[in-house]
Amino acid sequence: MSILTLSQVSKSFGGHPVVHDLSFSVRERSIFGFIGQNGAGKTTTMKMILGLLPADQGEIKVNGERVLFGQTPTNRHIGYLSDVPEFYGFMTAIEYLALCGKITGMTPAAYKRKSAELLELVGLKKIDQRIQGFSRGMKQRLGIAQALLNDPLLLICDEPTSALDPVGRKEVLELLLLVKNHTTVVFSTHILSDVERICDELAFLHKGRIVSSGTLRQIKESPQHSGLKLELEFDSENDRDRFKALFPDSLFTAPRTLRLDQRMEADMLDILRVLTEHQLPVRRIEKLEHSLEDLFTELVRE
Ligand SMILES: Nc1ncnc2c1ncn2[C@@H]1O[C@H](COP(=O)(O)OP(=O)(O)OP(=O)(O)O)[C@@H](O)[C@H]1O
Repeated sequence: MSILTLSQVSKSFGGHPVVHDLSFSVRERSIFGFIGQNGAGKTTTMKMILGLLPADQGEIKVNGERVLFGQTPTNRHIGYLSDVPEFYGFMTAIEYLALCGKITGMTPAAYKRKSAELLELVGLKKIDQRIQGFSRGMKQRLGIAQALLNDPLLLICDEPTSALDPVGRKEVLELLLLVKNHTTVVFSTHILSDVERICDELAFLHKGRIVSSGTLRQIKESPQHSGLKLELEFDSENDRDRFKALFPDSLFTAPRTLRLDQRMEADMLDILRVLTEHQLPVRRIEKLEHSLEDLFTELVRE
């Protein structure tokens, strides 16, 4: 079942379209990556999902219920994490979660039990220092605990790793993988390696439109990106240059390595024939898989 569905959602600011005819759905207990460059419309879309901005057209549903602008009841199903969450620095993590529990009307027994469980999950159970001494990664993990306090069906994270160092990023990504066991996760990002690491499905947003979506495999195998990439490694720079003269469109990727883009399967045989005819020894010839970064670069160039 889909936990979040957007159907033909559009939004303009001052007559300038920012999100256009957006439709996608997110499966229960999956991690959905919402990818786009700065200004693509990710935050605007998330704000509409949270009822903080009205959509001009279309419909958004969370757990089958329509999202309304303003105090939308659908937010009871949602936990939200921003890129740089704010806390009261003088509190400890347990005190802060207790405060959040009280504000949201949980009983002391319920927030104590849930806080202990969540601090264990995010790896902060034994930390009794004040939040002001936390690293950014620790703050992000506390932000996830806070967002999960009310057992939401959906966790929405806006660029959750963009302000973190590689260690902090890895910790947060591993945590999101754990969270997926009981909560669906939607996260926006422009860090494509994060998406490759943890997402089940993804959508590329470009200038307010979805230009590609599906599982990583579906996207990589879509006819849009069917061209092959071939990489050849030579024994010497001289051999490399001889090949380059025969295939001027080949690109340097390392001192003795060249890459050919947008090739067909049949080109491989052609290349092997040329190598034999010109007695050009190769150390390695390889079909490369498109990285998400290649696909994204290709999509935003179109
Ligand atoms: N309240 C607003 N009024 C006018 N224009 C806005 C408003 N909010 C966003 N925009 C514009 O809408 C476009 C999309 O912005 P949005 O913040 O949704 O992009 P984003 O994909 O989240 O980018 P980033 O990664 O930079 O946050 C941008 O051109 C932005 O300037």
